[in-house]
Amino acid sequence: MGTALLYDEEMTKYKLLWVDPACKIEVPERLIVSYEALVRSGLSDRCISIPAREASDSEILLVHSELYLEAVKKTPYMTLEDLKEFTLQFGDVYFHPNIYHCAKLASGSALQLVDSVMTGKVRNGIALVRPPGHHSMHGAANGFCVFNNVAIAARYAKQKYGVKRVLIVDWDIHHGQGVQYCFEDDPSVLYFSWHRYEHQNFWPNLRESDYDSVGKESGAGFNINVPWNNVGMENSDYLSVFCHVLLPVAYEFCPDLVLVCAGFDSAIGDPEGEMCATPDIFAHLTHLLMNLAGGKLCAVLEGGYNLTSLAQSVCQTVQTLLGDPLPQLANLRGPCKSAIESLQCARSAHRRYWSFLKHAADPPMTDISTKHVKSAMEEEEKTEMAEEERCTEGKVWPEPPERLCPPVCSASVLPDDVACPDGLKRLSSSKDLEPLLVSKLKNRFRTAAVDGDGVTTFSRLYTLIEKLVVNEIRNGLVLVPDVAAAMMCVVQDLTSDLVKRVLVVCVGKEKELDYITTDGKVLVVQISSEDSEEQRSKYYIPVCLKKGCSDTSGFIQAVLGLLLPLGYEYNPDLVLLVRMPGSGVVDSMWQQLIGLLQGFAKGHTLVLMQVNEKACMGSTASALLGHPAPPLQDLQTPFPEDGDALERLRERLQADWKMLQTTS
Ligand SMILES: NCCCNCCCCCC(=O)CS
Ligand SMILES: [Zn+2]
Repeated sequence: MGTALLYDEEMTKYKLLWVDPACKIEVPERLIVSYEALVRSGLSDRCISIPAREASDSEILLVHSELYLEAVKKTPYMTLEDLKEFTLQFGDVYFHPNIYHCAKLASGSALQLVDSVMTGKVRNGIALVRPPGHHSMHGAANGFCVFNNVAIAARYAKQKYGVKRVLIVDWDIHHGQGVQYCFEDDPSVLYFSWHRYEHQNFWPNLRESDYDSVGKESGAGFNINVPWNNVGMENSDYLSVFCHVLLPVAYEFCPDLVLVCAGFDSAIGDPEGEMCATPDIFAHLTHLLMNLAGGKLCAVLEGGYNLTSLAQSVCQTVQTLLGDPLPQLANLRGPCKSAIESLQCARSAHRRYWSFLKHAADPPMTDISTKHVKSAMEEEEKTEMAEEERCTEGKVWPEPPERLCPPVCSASVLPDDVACPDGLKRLSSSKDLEPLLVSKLKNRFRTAAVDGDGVTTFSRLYTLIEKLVVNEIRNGLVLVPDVAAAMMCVVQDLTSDLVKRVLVVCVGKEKELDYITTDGKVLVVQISSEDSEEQRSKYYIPVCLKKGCSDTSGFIQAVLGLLLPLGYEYNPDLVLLVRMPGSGVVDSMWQQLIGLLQGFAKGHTLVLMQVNEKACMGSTASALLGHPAPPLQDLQTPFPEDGDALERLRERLQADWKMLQTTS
């Protein structure tokens, strides 16, 4: 299934007609450069174009009052003076004779997108719209927004498709207070927003944008605010909040639909956000949401005022929605102090509502909420970031790297008598192994593992790896007689200098992995049921689940809160996923793991499985081919020991691995 793209140039046909410094950045060019970048890059041709439509009155009334709608209806007939007058009653927004028409098209586009996804016409999609929506409220326009496009879409999805749970992720740099007000008492809509806050000193300067606004009444726990109290947040800060706050809750919430308030003023260069996250971060933020709700994801444009980073960020988002390989994110050095405080506050505020956050630490000693008056230290910190550093015009950043699709997506190396799963390309060619390597293999295993066809298997395995690292093949599945032996070979014989770092993810445990480099060329994360003695090195991290890999709750927690942050920091060139026989991992969890691991190494994942486990080749192939993983249904409460052990493991490792930090 494809990716929908909604765009109508009619929505470029309104603009600011008078002088207002607060509004001058919201220009038609925002939409034009975004769409043109998609056209120029060839991405628009790969999308399924869905026409915009006007939202009807009843659809708009799902969120807004009749009084407000009737008032806005009058604006097309207003004189310039009337429009100015009318605008004065709202904040930081402007009206124009054509903005009502465009606002209906913006909301209608979001609804068209929901229809396309919910009817299965497409898997996911994006609506490029203006005016944005997330600041507009029941009876008021605000922050360039007239109708709340995403809030209307959420209510529409519930009403028309009986969607039970909607996750709204707002990665725009402003707090979508309009969305929060809409759903704060509604447990069927989980609203997550991060936003520039600076202890309530940043627009819209609301006390209720802080982390302690967790929702009301039955909606308590279903509103998550992560305030950024400093500017200059980077990729590490964003990924940490996804891994340690949003994703655990999102997986526990298990939404039927994901809506994204896709504002790109959180990207580097934006005059509003003044952040430093690069456009390719949106490739990963999108990817990390794509295995929720069976892949049903609707992104709706909100803000974004630097025309260069906006266009790049939109392209990064669309390319991921289309399933292209992800760019590697280099040198993630962990969240900054302020970000850690914010995520620690958000986690502790929500630990009573979400079992996946149950073991979150207490809030930091320095209470960062608004009650806290800015200290001299913070003032000094701010001046530290010299004025010119903070100005955004001077900001430069590299073009996002090209994300090339390999000619072959998924290859397989299988015994001749095993049928190749649909979609996979069987690799039968193999270069002859150097005799030296053959003898090494033979004398390494005196077992039958490396008899005649065993050598063939290994030579094909090495051929496959070579094709992965040169991006001829994206990922692969290999069936071997003995996975532990095969893993040793791969890890030890990886001579290719194209592979500087290999992330080995071991699911289940047969025996100790006796081969661990300390030079950092290999990072092994082993998830199993057995407690292994103290972890051996920075590069061998055993995670113990009391009830073993069949405990999906514990497993997904370990993946989100430990494996993902580690993987991002380690930034491997190859991921080796080893399924030990008898691991007991649940199929949907296995597919989720493969899906999430695609975020590393440009998707170069090599799955090693034992021949006697060929029954789960089908689901493995499906995940490798990029099909969304099935939702993890009815997750049990994680085992307390496991949750607690994971927290302690993170605390112990965070000295070596900065991305594991969740406490200041
Ligand atoms: N009143 C002092 C100046 C404050 N600037 C207001 C900017 C509103 C931004 C809204 C937006 O970007 C939607 S995503
Ligand atoms: Zn914004």
